[in-house]
Amino acid sequence: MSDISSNDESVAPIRNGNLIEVDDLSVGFDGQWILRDIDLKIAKGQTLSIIGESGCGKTVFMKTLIGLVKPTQGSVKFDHQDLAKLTDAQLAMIRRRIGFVFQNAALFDSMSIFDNVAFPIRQNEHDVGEDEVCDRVMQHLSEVGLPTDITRRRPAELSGGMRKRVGLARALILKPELVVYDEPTTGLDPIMSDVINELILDTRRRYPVTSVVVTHDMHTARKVSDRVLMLFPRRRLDIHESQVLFDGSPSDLEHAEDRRVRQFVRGEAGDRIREMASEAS
Ligand SMILES: Nc1ncnc2c1ncn2[C@@H]1O[C@H](COP(=O)(O)OP(=O)(O)OP(=O)(O)O)[C@@H](O)[C@H]1O
Repeated sequence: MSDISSNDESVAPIRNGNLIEVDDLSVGFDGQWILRDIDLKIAKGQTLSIIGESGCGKTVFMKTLIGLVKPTQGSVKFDHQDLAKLTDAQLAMIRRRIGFVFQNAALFDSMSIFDNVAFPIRQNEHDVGEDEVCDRVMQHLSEVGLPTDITRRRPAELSGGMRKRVGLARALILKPELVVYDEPTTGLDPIMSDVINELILDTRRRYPVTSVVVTHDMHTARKVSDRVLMLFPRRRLDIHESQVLFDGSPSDLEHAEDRRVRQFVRGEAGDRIREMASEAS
């Protein structure tokens, strides 16, 4: 599955190889497996969405991919480097190559919009002068469709959609090789959600970034992804079943062989109400 290329011919060409390689990954907390025996390769330039019901382990998986959670078993390699074997300094170098778009935008409330977007440059590129910082901040704000006259405002003075776009501008300002989006459209109206989807696509058109999108929003998963991965809660699977219920293109989702995948993408509860009642008892 790792060689699926982008579904859009206008995008920047993909470099060869995989950016991320997950081998036999298991993660457990307090004696309970959340992720079990997962293998995955993410090709450079690919946009992968991770879907699945609440609690199935999407966030834990995403954090494991970027070294924020350590595997209990197995390994995660970023550009051939095993994250668990790196020193803190080496891990910090890898993180410079990753942009994060957090669910709540995670802006610094006490800083202006300008300083928020400039923050990664000032932290990581000490020899860059203020004129260049200013040019790059303005360019990135305009790329996400924000007027440059908001730069002196504080995050609290902006709408949720504007804050998300500031978060996106900040995540992209170092031109990361990997961008991780955590629920990028949650809490936004349908139009603003689609603005964010378009910005994810625009970013990929501009340069061959690799993207991982954790989302509940099927419209986002269908629109922005080359590839969709659906996880299922480990505790509800039979022992020999794979936790990855689906791994393929968005267009194949509707016709997935597994009933649980079809129910999820169509938003059908199926037997879940009865199952939840028996889980609780
Ligand atoms: N640090 C931790 N310690 C213990 N348990 C954890 C930890 N992090 C996550 N979990 C558990 O792992 C499970 C999966 O959590 P995760 O946040 O990955 O789910 P999710 O699929 O992202 O859910 P949602 O869609 O609701 O955000 C949950 O049962 C959660 O309580």
